[in-house]
Amino acid sequence: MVDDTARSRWQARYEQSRVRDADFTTLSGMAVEPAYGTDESEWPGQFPFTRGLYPTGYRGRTWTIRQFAGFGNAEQTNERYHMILGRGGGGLSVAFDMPTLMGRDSDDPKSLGEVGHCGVAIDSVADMETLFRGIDLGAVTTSMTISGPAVPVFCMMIVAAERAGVDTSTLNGTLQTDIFKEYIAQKEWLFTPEPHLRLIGDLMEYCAEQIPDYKPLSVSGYHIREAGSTAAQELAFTLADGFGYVELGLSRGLDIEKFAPGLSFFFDAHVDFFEEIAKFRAARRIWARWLRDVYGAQTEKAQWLRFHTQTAGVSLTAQQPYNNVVRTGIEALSAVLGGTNSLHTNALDETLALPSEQAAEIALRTQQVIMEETGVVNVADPLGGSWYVEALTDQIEAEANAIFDRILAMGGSPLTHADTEALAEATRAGENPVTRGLLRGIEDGWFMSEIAEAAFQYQKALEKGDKRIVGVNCHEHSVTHDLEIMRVSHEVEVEQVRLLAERRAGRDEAAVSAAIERMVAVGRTDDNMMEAMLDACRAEATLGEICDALRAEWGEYREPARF
Ligand SMILES: C[C@H](C(=O)O)C(=O)SCCNC(=O)CCNC(=O)[C@H](O)C(C)(C)COP(=O)(O)OP(=O)(O)OC[C@H]1O[C@@H](n2cnc3c(N)ncnc32)[C@H](O)[C@@H]1OP(=O)(O)O
Repeated sequence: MVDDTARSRWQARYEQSRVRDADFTTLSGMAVEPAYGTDESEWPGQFPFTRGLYPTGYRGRTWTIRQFAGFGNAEQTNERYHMILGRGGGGLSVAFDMPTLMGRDSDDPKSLGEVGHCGVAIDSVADMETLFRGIDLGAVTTSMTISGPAVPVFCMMIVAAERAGVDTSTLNGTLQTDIFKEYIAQKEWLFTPEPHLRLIGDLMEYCAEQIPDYKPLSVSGYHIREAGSTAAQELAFTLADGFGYVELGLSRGLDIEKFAPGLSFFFDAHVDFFEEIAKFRAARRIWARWLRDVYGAQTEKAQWLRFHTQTAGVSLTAQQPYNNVVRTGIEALSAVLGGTNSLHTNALDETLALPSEQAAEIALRTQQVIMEETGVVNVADPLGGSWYVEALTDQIEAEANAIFDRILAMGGSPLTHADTEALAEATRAGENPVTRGLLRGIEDGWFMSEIAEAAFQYQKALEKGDKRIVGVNCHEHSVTHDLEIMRVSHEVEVEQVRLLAERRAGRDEAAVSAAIERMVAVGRTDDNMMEAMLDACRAEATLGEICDALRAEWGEYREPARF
């Protein structure tokens, strides 16, 4: 008789998979299985991937240690990247300063006092070249956290890679680009949704065709959660944003098998250990079901939800800041038990300033302790089958489904999440039911007020003492001394402005103007803008010049006032 159970199917795939050459016994030397379950339970690597994407879990490959970093100028940040890679970081993650995030040059009057403070200042390709000096962009995966001006910043990275002699079709990494969450939570947009979505469509098309391993979107719940949402809101708003990008790709005629693997995710790991694990597990299975059943994705890679996690910045306290190491360790463990693909652990001083080198190293080592010492990498989805975790996974999924139904209703759709066939039909007919709900919710300020209400309820619970934070509303007495915190000198701004002027003086102004004009002209057609934007970057146009030209063309978005 052929043994055809879920367990045996998993076993067969496990045996065909590559497993790391490592010791997978417990600390005391006990042998453990790569995964546990019953004959017919879902196993790791099986649809809908609640238990993880791979039959091997972390035995195949551990998560990427990807520490978000950037400060001062490109030179200083480049040094930090060499430190991170030198001490075992697995990938890079660029934090930009506020002017860059808003598409402004360092010498823009609006940038005054902000240059290099919350991240690195990037004005042009020359800065990108410095940022990645000595780092092989063809070998290291690089994430860039930027959404409003994501596309021109990405073009600058491509040109920097070209100049370094890298075959750009092999670039691998992630660009955040998630404009929906900007309107919902983070507020770093440039234009109204329509031109942003057009640019994102151009980017998705370009990546799917030219740079297939690159992930042009990191659909982000992190900022939604940090703004005060509940775990279920974070999950549902983020996945709905993801569905919006799927509708965008499909409405542009792109092949879902090619573009869906480029949609990656980014979640928060807050301090409620089990709730977070349940959230990550639910995320994978909701996404896989919608991708297969509503959007018609056939291959596993197109059904997979791959995600990066960052421990919760908002859970860190200025009071007794060393306790933040403990919080971060627990949060990181929840991300790992939830099967994260990539992880950032916050530094203990991040509630006060950008991390000092010492704090950044402790944050990195926190991940390494979990990875190397605790044995949690030995068994895939070790909490699968726990009565509590499974029930919580179902519960958070049900809450998310209720939120999807509200979003669909806001967009005027009579359908619910359960009407899979009809949703598929509406999508094929180009009705974009989720996107319509998203845009209406943004316009009406619905997402913001839902988040604000959740934040308010939590704050009330804190003030009543129902929810407790050590050092803040309980156990307040402490002998902890103040931390030495990192400060970025004003000299950085002065020098960056000087450098920018020098670079402007050395370029061919006529070529810059012509390239920008051509980019704007392409923007008036339905053609893809990527090549024209790449040419503007090759001509040394600055980020501010590119974005200003587009602002002049498309106008700026102003959020409707709400009371
Ligand atoms: C708060 C702050 C702010 O706003 O200020 C921010 O936003 S910070 C935001 C910072 N954001 C980020 O850093 C985003 C980071 N995101 C990413 O790195 C990506 O999007 C990611 C989540 C998909 C992770 O990508 P990654 O390259 O690190 O890791 P992957 O999971 O893709 O794994 C790399 C390769 O190994 C393969 N692989 C992995 N595990 C296994 C396994 N067990 N068996 C076989 N193969 C495996 C994968 O399929 C992939 O290959 P193949 O490619 O062939 O399939």
